[in-house]
Amino acid sequence: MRLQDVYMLNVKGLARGVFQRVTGSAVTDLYSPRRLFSLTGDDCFQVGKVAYDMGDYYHAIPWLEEAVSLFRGSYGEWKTEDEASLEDALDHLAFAYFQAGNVSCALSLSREFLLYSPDNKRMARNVLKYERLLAESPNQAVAEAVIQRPNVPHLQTRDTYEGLCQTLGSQPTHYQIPSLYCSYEANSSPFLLLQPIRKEIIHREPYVALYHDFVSDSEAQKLRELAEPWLQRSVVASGEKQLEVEYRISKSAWLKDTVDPMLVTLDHRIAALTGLDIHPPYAEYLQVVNYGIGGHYEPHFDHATSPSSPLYRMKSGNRVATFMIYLSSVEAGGATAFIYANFSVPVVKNAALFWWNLHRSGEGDGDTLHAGCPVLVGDKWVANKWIHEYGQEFRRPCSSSPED
Ligand SMILES: O=C(O)CCC(=O)C(=O)O
Ligand SMILES: [Fe+2]
Repeated sequence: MRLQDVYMLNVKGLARGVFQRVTGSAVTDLYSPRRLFSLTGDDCFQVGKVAYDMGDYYHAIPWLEEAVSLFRGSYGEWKTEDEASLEDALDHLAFAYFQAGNVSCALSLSREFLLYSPDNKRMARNVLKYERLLAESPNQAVAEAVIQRPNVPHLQTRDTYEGLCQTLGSQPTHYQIPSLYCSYEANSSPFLLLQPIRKEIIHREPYVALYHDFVSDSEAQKLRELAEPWLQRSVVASGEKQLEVEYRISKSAWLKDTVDPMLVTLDHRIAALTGLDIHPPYAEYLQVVNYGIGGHYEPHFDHATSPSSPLYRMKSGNRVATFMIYLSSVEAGGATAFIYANFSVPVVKNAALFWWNLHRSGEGDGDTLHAGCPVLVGDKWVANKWIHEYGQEFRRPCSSSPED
C-alpha cells in the first residue's frame, strides 16, 4: 500500500502484474516485467483485508473491489489455495463502504451477498438497516464520501518526496549547466593516480557528487556477504535513544575494519578521494543497509539536529559528510531523493554518492534533507560511511560565512 501511494499505482494494474503510474489520463510504466504475474481474487482479498483490519478503508475498498470483480469472474471455480470466497469479499466490501459513508454501495453489495447466502441473518439485518438509513436521508445515496488517505499529516514534504520518487531518479537535464560536469578525480593522491575515479557533480549547494564504479562487482558482493549474518532491523536516533520506526524500514549491520582487509582498502580509497581523515574516531564504521520491497527511509538529515543525539558520544563532533555506496542495482524504485534541493539520484550499482551535511560554519545544512525511496521491485543494498567534523580542521577549513 505504501508502494501504491508513493508511486501512484492503480490496483487494477497491480492485480494484472503491471506497474503503472496513473495521473488523470496519463499512464506511465514504472516497471515493465518480462512476464506478467496476475493476482487472484484471493490475493486481492488478502491485501484488502490487511487494510480493512486496520480500519483503513481508503486502501481496503479498491483491493476488495478488485477481489469482488475477480471472484465474480471465476465464480464456480474452486482453487485449493483460496482462503476467501466471493461472499467474504462482498461482506467486507459492503462494510467498508458503509464505514466510509457510502450506504447505497453497502446496500447493493449486501443484497448481492444474500443471493449466494440467503439464510445469513446478520446480512439480512444489515440490508434492513441500510434501507432504513437511505429512506431516512435519501441523499446518502449520492453522498460519495471522500475518504482521506491515512497517515499523511506528519510529513509536510510528502508531495515533493513522492514526486521525486516517481521520477525514479531525476532526468539528466543539467548538461547545459556549466558548474555540473564530469571529470576524472585523482585528488592528487598517489592511490588514485593510475586509477582515477569518474566523478559526476550532481548538484551545487548542497554539493552532491556521484563517483561511478567506486567499488567493483566483487567488492560489492563481498560487502553484502560480510554484512548478511549481522543484519538487524535499522534504528534511528531519537533524543538519546535508538528506536525502530516506520519511517526507516531496512536492515543494517556495522562492519569494523578488522572484519576483512578489504574494508581497510576501501577506507584508503574513501580517504584518498575525499581528502578527509576517516581514522577512528573521525568516521563511523561502515554501515551496510538492505532494503526489501517497500523498504524506505523517509526524509531525514544524517547529521544530528539536537545536542543530545547519541552521535556525539563519539566525541568527534557532528557528521560533516556522508559517503554512500550503492552495492546493488534495483529493478524499480529506491532512488535517493533530495527534497529541498529537488532532485533524485537513481540507484547506480557500484557508484558512491558524496555530500556535505554541514556548512563550513559547523551549522547543519537544512538543504540536505534526503530520503531513500521505497523499493518497488528488487533488493537494494547501500553502505554508509559517515565522516565527522573533528580531524577535518585542515582538510575542510571552517568559515564564518553561513553560506559556505
Ligand atoms: O538509501 C538511500 O538511498 C538513502 C539512505 C540514507 O539516507 C541513510 O541511510 O541515511
Ligand atoms: Fe541519510
